[in-house]
Amino acid sequence: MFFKSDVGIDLGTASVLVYIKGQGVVLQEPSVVAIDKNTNKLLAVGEEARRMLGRTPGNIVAIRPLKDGVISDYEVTQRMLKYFIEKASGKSILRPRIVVCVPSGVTEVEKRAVIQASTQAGGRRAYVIEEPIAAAIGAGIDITEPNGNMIIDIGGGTTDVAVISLGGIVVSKSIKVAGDTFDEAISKYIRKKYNVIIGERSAEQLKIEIGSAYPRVKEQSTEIRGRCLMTGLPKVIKVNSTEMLEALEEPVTAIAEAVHSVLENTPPELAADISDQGMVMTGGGSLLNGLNKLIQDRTGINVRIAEEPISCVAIGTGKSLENIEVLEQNM
Ligand SMILES: Nc1ncnc2c1ncn2[C@@H]1O[C@H](COP(=O)(O)OP(=O)(O)OP(=O)(O)O)[C@@H](O)[C@H]1O
Repeated sequence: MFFKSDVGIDLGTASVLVYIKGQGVVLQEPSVVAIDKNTNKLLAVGEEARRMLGRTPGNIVAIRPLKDGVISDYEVTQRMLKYFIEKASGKSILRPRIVVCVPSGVTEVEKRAVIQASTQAGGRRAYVIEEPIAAAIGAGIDITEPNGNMIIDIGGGTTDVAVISLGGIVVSKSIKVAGDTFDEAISKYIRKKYNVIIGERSAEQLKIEIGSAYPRVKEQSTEIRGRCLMTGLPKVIKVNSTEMLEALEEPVTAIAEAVHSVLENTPPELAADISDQGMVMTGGGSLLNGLNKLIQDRTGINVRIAEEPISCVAIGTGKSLENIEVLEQNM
């Protein structure tokens, strides 16, 4: 049976989320694609392709077509997007309107490529919106009011800090420091301190389990497997949250500084609104333990993590369809 609906897509560096009006988030998969280099055939997309990262034979490449908040391989991004739209909507949704939220760094050409991929995948009309706007809507903020709202969206590749009022971005800053940078900082630290190389996924696991941006009340520790640089053999090491605090100091400071600089450039009326209401954090990176406390400490302004930080952008993207006229005006 066919039904009419609208579709919102968060095309992120780390993951793609698809939101269908009336159903919520129906798909959440890593933005990874596995391709056979010889035939250029798409072998796997999403979770299945992610499992292949770092484990592929010569003819197969597992790639992340979005990197550092930009589309680094746009042909593959188009194919991935088409695959996810078809997978999420099946053949059941009749020519949906599609809104895609793209990383803040994408160019006009890339935006057009995204729109084209969405219409090719069956969209009746396709739009793109800016990430901080989608994040704010998803966090339940009424962005149409003449009121200053500060959003700190920490994704995989980029952190976007923006002040929004009357449906538009007043001041913003985007830095290429986010969840992936935390992972890299952890790998670097472990390598330096223990002479052990750990994989991308192990670093992420450490970050999620014991990562810290602010001292924890109770220290946590965990074991991780890697390869010893001295012997070349696998090795298990025990790491604790205080070490993570040290490992993550540089990237978390960079985020706190970005917030500070946006506040400095915010018109006084809007700054007063933000100071009253506090700031809102979205994106998977906002779940790093203690990051909200650190920013709160540095700015003296209350920081709240949105209710569903990871799906916030997708939900906001989907909801933005309700105000499509406003969107069209701002495009
Ligand atoms: N519990 C957690 N603690 C710390 N980090 C987490 C947690 N859960 C997810 N993350 C991190 O969140 C990041 C992904 O966030 P998200 O899905 O919002 O990014 P994205 O929208 O794909 O990226 P971008 O906005 O840069 O395009 C990853 O780096 C992931 O490791």
